[in-house]
Amino acid sequence: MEAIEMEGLTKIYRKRAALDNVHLTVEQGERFGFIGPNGAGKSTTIKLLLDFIKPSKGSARIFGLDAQKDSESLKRIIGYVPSDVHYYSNLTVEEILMMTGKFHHIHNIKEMMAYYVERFALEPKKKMKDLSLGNRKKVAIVNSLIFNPELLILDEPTNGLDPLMQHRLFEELNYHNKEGATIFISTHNLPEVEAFCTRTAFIREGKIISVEDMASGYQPGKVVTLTGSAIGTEDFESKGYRVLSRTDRVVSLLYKDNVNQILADMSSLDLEDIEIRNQNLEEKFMTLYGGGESHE
Ligand SMILES: Nc1ncnc2c1ncn2[C@@H]1O[C@H](COP(=O)(O)OP(=O)(O)OP(=O)(O)O)[C@@H](O)[C@H]1O
Repeated sequence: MEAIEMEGLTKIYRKRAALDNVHLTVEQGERFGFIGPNGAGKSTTIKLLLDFIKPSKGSARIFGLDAQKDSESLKRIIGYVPSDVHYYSNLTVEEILMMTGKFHHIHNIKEMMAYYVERFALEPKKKMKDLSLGNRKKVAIVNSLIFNPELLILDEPTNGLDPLMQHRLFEELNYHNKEGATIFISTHNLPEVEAFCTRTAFIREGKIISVEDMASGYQPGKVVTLTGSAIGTEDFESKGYRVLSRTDRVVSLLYKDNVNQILADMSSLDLEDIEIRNQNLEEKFMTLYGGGESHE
């Protein structure tokens, strides 16, 4: 079954499309990454899924229900971590979690709360207004996990978290995913997407420009790094290489996944060293978003 189905989802602000005719499906049980530069449309997509804003065109379905018309029912099964956490500032952490317990009829809320307070080192008696950005984020994370949602939508969840808490978050996400929860995670942190997600969509200027299957071996290309005293002016572009960076002695290139061809092309050069490795997600991101050649 599809957890999320976007059909021509479009949001226009002042004649400009923040989201432009997006068709995207996330299957139940997936760990789905959503990546794009600032202003690409990630938060807009999430706000549309949660019915915080209305689409200009198109629609979204979540577990077969309409994201707009059925949003009240959907609130019961979606855990959401906003990018900026603005809960009632005068309530304590404990009061917020108790409210969530009541809304979701969690019979063992005290027990669940004790578990998560310990896991995420929360201070239950503190008021939200007295918490730092990272601590507010942790409250939102716990608030989204505590009722075992069927779908978790996380907007920049690791922003503000220290490395230990980031690790805890992914442990918890793994657990919930194994229990059947679908995870939709929007982030700028590429290594965490690479390590965690089964598929990843890249969005730019409101359009999905690529969806990568991370689970079935992610090998979009080879990065070739050459070291040599006379390679700085060599013409690699005419052979189909993309120059990622270039100095007098070190050139970094991107080429398709064909090691034999790379070795043949480089055999006539006077090299001190050559490294050939798979392109990682960060480099993929940079090439998709136009981070091309740099002359450091
Ligand atoms: N309420 C609004 N009114 C006008 N324009 C808006 C509004 N909300 C978002 N936009 C515009 O829509 C585009 C997409 O914004 P969005 O917040 O979805 O991007 P994002 O990918 O989440 O970015 P970031 O990574 O910086 O959070 C941007 O150009 C933004 O300026």
